[in-house]
This record gives sequence, C-alpha cells and structure tokens, in this order.
Amino acid sequence: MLKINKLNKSYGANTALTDVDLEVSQGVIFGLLGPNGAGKTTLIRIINQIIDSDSGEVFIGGEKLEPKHIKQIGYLPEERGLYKKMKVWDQMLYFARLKGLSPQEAKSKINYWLDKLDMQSWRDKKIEDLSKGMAQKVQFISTIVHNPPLLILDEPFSGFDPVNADIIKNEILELKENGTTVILSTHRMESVELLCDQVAMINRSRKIIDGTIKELKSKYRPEVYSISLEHLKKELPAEWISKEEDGSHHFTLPLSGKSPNELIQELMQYGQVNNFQELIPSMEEIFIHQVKSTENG
Ligand SMILES: Nc1ncnc2c1ncn2[C@@H]1O[C@H](COP(=O)(O)OP(=O)(O)OP(=O)(O)O)[C@@H](O)[C@H]1O
Repeated sequence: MLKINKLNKSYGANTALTDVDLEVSQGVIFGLLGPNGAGKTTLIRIINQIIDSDSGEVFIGGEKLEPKHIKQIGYLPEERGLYKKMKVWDQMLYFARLKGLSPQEAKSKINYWLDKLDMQSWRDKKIEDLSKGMAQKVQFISTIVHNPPLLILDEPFSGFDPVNADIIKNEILELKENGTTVILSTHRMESVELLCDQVAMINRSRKIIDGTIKELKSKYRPEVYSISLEHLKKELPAEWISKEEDGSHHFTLPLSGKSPNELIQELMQYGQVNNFQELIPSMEEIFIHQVKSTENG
C-alpha cells in the first residue's frame, strides 16, 4: 500500500529524516512511533504532500506519489483543523466535497456516520459549541467520510474520554477489517499493543526498528524468567533476591547463557518449581530501551 525509499528531509541545520525506508502492507494497522522531535510528523506531512522531501521516493499502491493520491488518503492531523463558526453538518459536507464526493454521496456517507456514532442531534450545532471530545469525533468522521484506502491518524485518541476512545478504537478496527490501511502515530503504547500489527520506530531522524509486534517482542525479549519455588530443599543463593509469601519464594533470573530447561533443572535442586514464566517486554519497555540505547550509542 505504501512504500518509502531512502527519504531525507532537513529544515536548515535541523535534520528531520535520514534515509528512512518503510513498507506498509494493505489492510494492516501500522504504528509509527518515536519520541518527540523524532521526525514522525515530517514523514506524515511528506506522505500527505504538505511538504516536499529533499530526496527519496514514496509510492502509494505501487504508484509514485502525486497530487491525485491526496483523495486516497484520510489524514487526521495532531493539530485539529475545524472551522469554529461552521455547523457540524456543513463542516463534514465541506470536507467530503473537498475529497471528491458528489453532494449525494457526501450526504449519505455523513448520515451513515452520524447515525453510527449517535451524533445526529449535533448536526446543526456550531463547532465552537462542541466539547473537545465532540469536536474530535466530528474531525474523525471528516477524515474517514470519503472511505480512503489509506488512513493516517496522528494521536487519534487525544481529547477522548475512555468510553469514546473505545468507540473510536473499535471504528479503527472495523475500518481495518474492511481493508483500510491505517498508519497510527501515537505515544500511547497501550493503544499500540491493542491495535497495531506492525510498527516502525524513528529516533533522531532515523528508523531504528521495524517489524510486527510479535517479532519485536521476540527479538527484544530480555531472556529473564519469573520464578516461584516452594518446599525449599536448601537455601537460595543470596544473589537471587527473592521475596517470600505464604511459603512461596518469588524472584526473577536471567538465562545467562543457559537453556530454559537447564535453568529449570538447576532450580529443581532447590525446591518445587511452581512458576517458570518468561517475561515478555511491553511495547513501552521496548520503546524506552531502544530510544535510550540509540541515545547512548
Ligand atoms: N517547520 C520546521 N522548521 C524547522 N524545524 C522543524 C520544522 N518542523 C520540524 N522541525 C524539526 O524536525 C525534527 C522532527 O520534527 P517532527 O515534528 O517531524 O517530529 P515528531 O516525531 O513528529 O515529534 P512529536 O512527537 O513531538 O510530534 C525536529 O528536530 C523538529 O525540531
């Protein structure tokens, strides 16, 4: 759906993107991650043809990016852009027409979404009279109303209460089920775990990791196990700092070059192994670890 080759962009002395490659398959939710100032918005703006790259190529559906592709993209920018004096209905109609829908198509799509998200009663309200969350919903619909095959969502959950965030999350999943490709840029790692099939992480203008959540969790696992022992036969080594609770001794140990089976065998000499479970890193832990290690490197 989207392919990016060796993208570079600088703002004067500020380098925002360095040789960034990316490949996003159709029908996935792709997390674009990175700390503040990493280059994510710059990349998104290049895809949306708001700014030009210095060098590199972007392909959409196998075609070199050009103005006609704008209608195939739905972009929810981090800085929301609604016209405060406009009424909800007129605002949505404006965006739908801008993206090429006929008046009839636009009206039927808007009605579909207003019904779906239970917003019909707001249609004649002015944007300035909406709460932040309500305005966010209007902006969300305005982004997806033309049914774009590629959706780019920058922090789509900001401003939403948990109930509305859940509604939007389910809508994003439904769009994916229907074949939409979604690029999701967010700092909320729990949303990444829940929604994304694939992620790329950018730090200081360079892509530092890329893969499916499963691949990344496997690649960056610390090889540390959570262990519980009962009925001790002998005293545990002092360096296995353990906590005793109701006769069970809990601690964590790294494999340190052993296989899991070898470690279990060693543990069995000390008592009954009640729990032996590998610690799987969260995306948040992977994110923090990778960002820190590139800073130190
Ligand atoms: N218009 C601009 N003029 C000069 N420098 C810019 C401009 N826009 C971005 N930059 C710089 O480019 C780099 C990347 O910024 P960008 O906004 O793409 O990061 P980001 O990953 O989206 O950050 P955030 O998570 O904070 O939104 C930063 O060093 C930033 O200061």
